[in-house]
Amino acid sequence: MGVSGCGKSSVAQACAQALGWALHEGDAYHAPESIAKMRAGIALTDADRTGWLDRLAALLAPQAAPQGVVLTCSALRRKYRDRLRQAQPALGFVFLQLDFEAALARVQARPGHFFSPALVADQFATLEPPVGEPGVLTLDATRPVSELVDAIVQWVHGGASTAPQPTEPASGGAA
Ligand SMILES: Nc1ncnc2c1ncn2[C@@H]1O[C@H](COP(=O)(O)OP(=O)(O)OP(=O)(O)O)[C@@H](O)[C@H]1O
Ligand SMILES: O=C(O)[C@H](O)[C@@H](O)[C@H](O)[C@H](O)CO
Repeated sequence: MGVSGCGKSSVAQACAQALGWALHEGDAYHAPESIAKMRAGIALTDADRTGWLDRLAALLAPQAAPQGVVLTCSALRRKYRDRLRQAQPALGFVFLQLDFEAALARVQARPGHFFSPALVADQFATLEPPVGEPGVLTLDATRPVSELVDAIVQWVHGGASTAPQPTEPASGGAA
């Protein structure tokens, strides 16, 4: 989880590979109207995100994910995260923390991506950092991807006290 440009796709891809878990790219589940809005520099609303979160929740449901799942999702607000937790109680969140200037620089350096750099400020205005929430690993998103992946794999395997606890063997999730 985290704002646009924090590294969700890059880190998730490497994590899924390292863990041997399935990978889902949350952006692929936005409604076409939402993608068009973001392309036009119009921020999504709670209403725009409701159906999207429902679709992501279905990917995390225990019956849909007997093995572990890595899902990229901005999950900017507490209620969005709680919607996903409802679907998978063992869900853990990796919060890739990045400041505004760095996020803007990364998004501006990505020509061809649908997400308008004009929306980075709104991402920060919407973000409710997951401070104090259980099952959250917060990482400095400026660290090299390989270091971030090592930290996440260690966390998932129980190397940190706040690691997500699977509800049953061989099930789990991370966003
Ligand atoms: N740890 C990192 N260090 C340096 N550059 C990074 C790091 N992680 C990602 N990047 C670069 O930052 C840019 C954004 O990364 P990425 O697309 O993975 O972010 P994202 O959070 O998935 O963004 P979005 O949600 O907007 O799709 C890419 O150009 C990527 O190569
Ligand atoms: O909730 C949101 O506002 C969206 O999910 C965005 O975060 C973008 O889709 C993503 O970052 C792509 O760049």
